[in-house]
This record gives sequence, C-alpha cells and structure tokens, in this order.
Amino acid sequence: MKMLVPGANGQVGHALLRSLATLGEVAATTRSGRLEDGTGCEKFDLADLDAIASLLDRTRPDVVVNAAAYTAVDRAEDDIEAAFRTNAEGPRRLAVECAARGISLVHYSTDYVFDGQGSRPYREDDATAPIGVYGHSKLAGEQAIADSGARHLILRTAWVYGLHGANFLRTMLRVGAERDELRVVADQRGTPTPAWLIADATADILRNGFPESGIVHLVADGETTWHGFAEAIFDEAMSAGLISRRPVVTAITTADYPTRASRPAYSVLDTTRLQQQFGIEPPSWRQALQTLAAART
Ligand SMILES: NC(=O)C1=CN([C@@H]2O[C@H](COP(=O)(O)OP(=O)(O)OC[C@H]3O[C@@H](n4cnc5c(N)ncnc54)[C@H](OP(=O)(O)O)[C@@H]3O)[C@@H](O)[C@H]2O)C=CC1
Ligand SMILES: Cc1cn([C@H]2C[C@H](O)[C@@H](COP(=O)(O)OP(=O)(O)O[C@H]3O[C@@H](C)C(=O)[C@@H](O)[C@H]3O)O2)c(=O)[nH]c1=O
Ligand SMILES: [Mg+2]
Repeated sequence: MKMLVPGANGQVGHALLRSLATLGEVAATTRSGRLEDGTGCEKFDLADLDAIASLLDRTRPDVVVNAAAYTAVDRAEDDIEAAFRTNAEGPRRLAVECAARGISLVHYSTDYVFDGQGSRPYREDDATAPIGVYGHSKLAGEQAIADSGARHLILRTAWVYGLHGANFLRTMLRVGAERDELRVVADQRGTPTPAWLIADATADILRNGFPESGIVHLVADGETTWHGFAEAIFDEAMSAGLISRRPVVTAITTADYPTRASRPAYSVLDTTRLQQQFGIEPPSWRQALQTLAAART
C-alpha cells in the first residue's frame, strides 16, 4: 500500500510517518518541501487548490492520510479566509480529486465542531454547532469530504499534544520553567490525546483494509480540564526527572483568561464506535501521558 501524508511536519503528521511505515510505502509532503530533519520531500500547500490533482498524479497513492490543517484557534478568528481555505476548500478539492482516482482519504477533525453545551460524551452523530472560526472551518471540511464521493474516514480527535510541535504540554513546560505560578482554566473539559496514539490507531485501522466511510471519534479515555492536564504534566515531568522545580498551577475560569476565540466548555468525545468497529481500546489520558514522559527519560 502506498500512502501520502500531507502535513508531515505537524504533530500528527510527524507521528504518522513512523506508525504508517509498518504498512507500506509512505510519501510525505510539507509546505517547505523539507521534513524537520532536513530530508527533502514533496512540496505541497493544501490551500493551493490547483496543485492537488498534479500532486496525486505524481505520487499515485492508494490512500491519502491528511494531517495538514490550519490549527491556530485564536488566529483563525481574524484570518477566516485562510482557515477555510486550508481546512475546508483544500480538503474538499483533495477529496474530489481522490474520488476521481479511486484513492481513499483519511482526514482528522476536532472536538471543536461541538458547542460544548452537552453533559455526556459526544457521539459521532450528535449535532454539531461550532462556536469559533476554526471549528466552523473544520466542520465545513468534514461535510465537503462526506459529500465528495471519496471513500473516506474522518477521525475526530482533541487536545493533541506530544514532544514534537506546538502544543499545550510544551507550552506548559516552557512557561513553567520561566515562572513560579501559572494560571490555567479549570472550566473547560476534554481529553488530552497524544499524537502517537492517533497515529498508531490510524495505522491499526488501515492494517485491516480501508473501512466503511464515516466519522469515528479517536481520543484517549477519560476527561479532565486544562488545569487538570497542566497539573498532571508537572507531576509527570517531576517524577520523570525532566524538571527540578514545580510551578504552582492556579485554577481560574475562562472569564479570567480572555482569548480571541471562544472554546467549548465540554468537548469529551465518546469512543464506543472506535472500540466496537475497530477493537481499539484507548488508554486513559493519564496513562498515555506517562508513556510520553517515560519515552523522554
Ligand atoms: N492540535 C490539536 O489539538 C488538534 C488537532 N486536530 C486535527 O488534527 C490534525 C493534525 O493536527 P496537528 O498535527 O495537531 O496540527 P499541527 O499544527 O501540529 O500541524 C499542522 C500541519 O499542517 C501544516 N499546514 C498548515 N497549513 C497548511 C497548508 N495550507 N498546506 C499544507 N500544510 C499546511 C503545518 O505546516 P507548517 O509546519 O508549514 O506550518 C503543520 O505542519 C488537524 O486536522 C487538526 O485540525 C484535532 C483536534 C485537536
Ligand atoms: C497557555 C495557557 C492557556 N490557557 C488556556 C487557554 C485555552 O482555554 C486552553 C488551552 O489552550 P491552547 O491554546 O493550547 O488550546 P487550543 O489551541 O484551543 O487547543 C485546541 O487546538 C485545536 C487545534 C483543537 O482542535 C482542540 O482540540 C484543542 O486542542 O488553556 C490557560 O488557561 N493558561 C495558560 O497559561
Ligand atoms: Mg505549524
């Protein structure tokens, strides 16, 4: 099987290069034409709609695993056109061109397609109602792919972190090294999910052949708040010996931490479909975090 991975320098893309390698040949694309280790790869910008068909004709994959996205949640509020181009129009054209060539498409979406007013984990067919531009653009991407006629799998994930790339864990470790106290919101609930878990689950799914088209939620098990996640990050970093001083992490409310974009108050995703359809039982978010701290030591 030949796989093409746009967005290979992102958190998920980077992890996918390793996880998918066990399944066959993997070709990466990035906007710069280079991977982070300096190796050359295909140069491709998902917002350049007319470049999509020629990329597919040049590389001829069986499956595209699209990890490229506009993920700057606050910036998207003032950069609506760019967010929609990368998260909706690019995926739309990608899916249409995949359909025309019999190529299957794996794509990632987000818990931010929900408004966060729910009180039990969201299922795949629960009503979506994004409250920010990023969520709107990702939902438009989902819908365009579903309408494209391409064989597709949309994996909705959340709160992605890892040792690679820009994410909350790395922000906490950086800021925690500079300050004695951090203030973190304790009224937004969700599930931190490491990039390796998303990549491994994607490979596990594809190993058994491309599934029936649809949406599947893919997150670690359990739930916490950003404040709970921050506390756990410092606990793990202390016991793994990554840091020698633990900052105080003060719980605050969303109102105490104004941001450009609104974020859902509750965006836990139900993974029953992942477990029943694919036999994948995700580890608890806390266990998954421990794995990462261990890998670093
Ligand atoms: N991060 C998170 O918390 C979550 C992410 N997701 C989804 O998971 C997927 C992967 O996200 P993640 O790995 O975390 O994201 P990252 O921000 O780590 O990586 C995204 C990658 O996409 C690339 N990219 C951005 N714009 C374009 C473009 N126009 N053309 C080509 N490449 C582009 C970036 O390239 P460059 O390095 O050049 O900027 C970057 O390497 C996305 O679909 C995202 O929406 C879902 C839920 C949570
Ligand atoms: C850095 C920091 C953030 N926060 C808050 C802001 C926000 O509500 C929350 C998380 O901040 P972030 O900027 O990391 O979160 P954000 O960029 O909204 O993360 C989201 O990214 C997109 C791509 C997704 O798809 C989502 O699943 C989610 O992971 O923590 C604090 O309270 N204190 C702090 O010191
Ligand atoms: Mg980036």
